[in-house]
Amino acid sequence: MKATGQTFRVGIVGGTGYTGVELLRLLASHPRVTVSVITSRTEAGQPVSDLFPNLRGHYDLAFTDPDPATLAAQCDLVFFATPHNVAMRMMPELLAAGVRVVDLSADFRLTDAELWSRWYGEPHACPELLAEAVYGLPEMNRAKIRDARLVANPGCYPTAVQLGFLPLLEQSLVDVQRLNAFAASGVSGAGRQARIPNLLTEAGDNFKAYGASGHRHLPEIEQGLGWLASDPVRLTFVPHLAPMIRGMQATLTAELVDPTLSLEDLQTLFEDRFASEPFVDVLPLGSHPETRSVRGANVCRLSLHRPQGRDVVLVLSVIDNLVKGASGQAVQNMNIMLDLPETMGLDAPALLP
Ligand SMILES: NC(=O)C1=CN([C@@H]2O[C@H](COP(=O)(O)OP(=O)(O)OC[C@H]3O[C@@H](n4cnc5c(N)ncnc54)[C@H](OP(=O)(O)O)[C@@H]3O)[C@@H](O)[C@H]2O)C=CC1
Ligand SMILES: CC(=O)N[C@@H](CCC(=O)OP(=O)(O)O)C(=O)O
Repeated sequence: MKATGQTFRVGIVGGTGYTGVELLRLLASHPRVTVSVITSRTEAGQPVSDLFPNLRGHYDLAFTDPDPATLAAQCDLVFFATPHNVAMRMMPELLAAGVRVVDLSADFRLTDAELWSRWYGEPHACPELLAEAVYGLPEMNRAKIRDARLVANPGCYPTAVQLGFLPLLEQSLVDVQRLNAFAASGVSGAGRQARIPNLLTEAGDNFKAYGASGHRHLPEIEQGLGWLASDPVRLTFVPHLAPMIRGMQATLTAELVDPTLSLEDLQTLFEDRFASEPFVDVLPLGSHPETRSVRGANVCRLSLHRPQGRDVVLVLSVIDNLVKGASGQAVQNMNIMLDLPETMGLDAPALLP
C-alpha cells in the first residue's frame, strides 16, 4: 500500500545485477515510489519474481530490453545500475525528455574527461554533461543534489573513505599530502557476472590486496577529498578482497597538524559534524565497528583512535557496499531529488547475525 501524496514512477536499467536487485529490495517498501520499468537484455520477458524469489509477492513486473524511449515515457526518474560506459550513452535522451537520473556507475563521477579516460580506458562519450553532474554524497553535496537532473552516485570505497576523512579535511586538521586508506570489500562488490576470481573456491577462505599500484577509485577519492580540503590531496589507497558477501571496512590514517588536539576533541568534532546526518553514526571512543553492524542498512559507522597517543588519527569506517556504498545511497539521493523525507524507505536496521 502506497502512502498518500504523489507517487513517483522510477525505472532501473540493469535490474539483474547486485545493485539492481538491491534497489528492487529497498524500493519494494518505499511508500512514494513505484518501479514502472526494469531492464535486462538477457532476461527480457521474465517476471522479476521468477529470477529473484525474495521479491515474490512484491512485484508484478517483467524485465524488458533497455529502451530510452520507453524509459522516458514511463518514468520520472531512472537509476542506472549498469557497468561503466552504458549510462553515458543512454542518458542524454532521458535528460532531454525531462527524466532525472541517478547513475550508480562511474560515468559521471569525475569532472575531468581526460582523467576519466585515463582510468577507464576509453574516451568519455558525453563530456559536455560532466560539469552538470552532481556528485551524490549527500553529507557533502545535499543542496546541489536537490536540484540536480543528473546525480553521479559515489563508488563504495569512495563513500567509506570520504565519510571517514570528512570532518578532518573540512577543518584542515591533518596533513593532506600523506593520507592513507586500507580498505576491504565483500565479493558482491565485483558484481554478479561470472568471473573465476569471484568463485567461492577462489575468494572463500582467502584475503588479498589488489589494485595496490593504482585502482580507479583513487582519482575519485582524491577528487572528493580535494573538494573537502579546498586543496589537492595525496592518498595511498590499497583495496582488499575479503571472504564475505557484503560489507566494506576502511582503515584510514592521517597525521595531525596540531598534535595537542586530543582524541576527545576529535570525537566531539565528529559527533558535532554528523549529529544531524541520519546515515552516519559515530561510535563511542574505544569502539571497533564491524561490517555485520551495517549489513543491509544504509549507514556508515565510524570510530576514532589515536594509537599509542602518537600524532596520527586513525578512523575506522564500515558500510554495506551494496547499501550506503551503492543502492541505499542512490535511494537517499532520489529522496532528496524528489523532495521526500531523506530517510524514507531506508530506516530498517542491519541484519544480525
Ligand atoms: N556491486 C557493488 O558493490 C557496487 C557497484 N557499483 C556500480 O554499480 C553498477 C552496477 O554494479 P553491479 O550491480 O555490481 O553489476 P552487475 O554486473 O551485477 O550487473 C550489471 C547489470 O547491468 C546490465 N547491463 C550490462 N551491460 C549492459 C548494457 N550494455 N546495457 C544495458 N544494461 C546492461 C546487466 O543486465 P543484462 O546484461 O541482462 O542487460 C546487469 O543487470 C556498476 O557500474 C558498478 O561499478 C557501485 C558501488 C558498489
Ligand atoms: C570487490 C570489487 O571488485 N570491487 C570493485 C569496486 C566496487 C564497485 O563496483 O565500484 P564502482 O562503482 O566504481 O565500479 C572493484 O574493485 O573494482
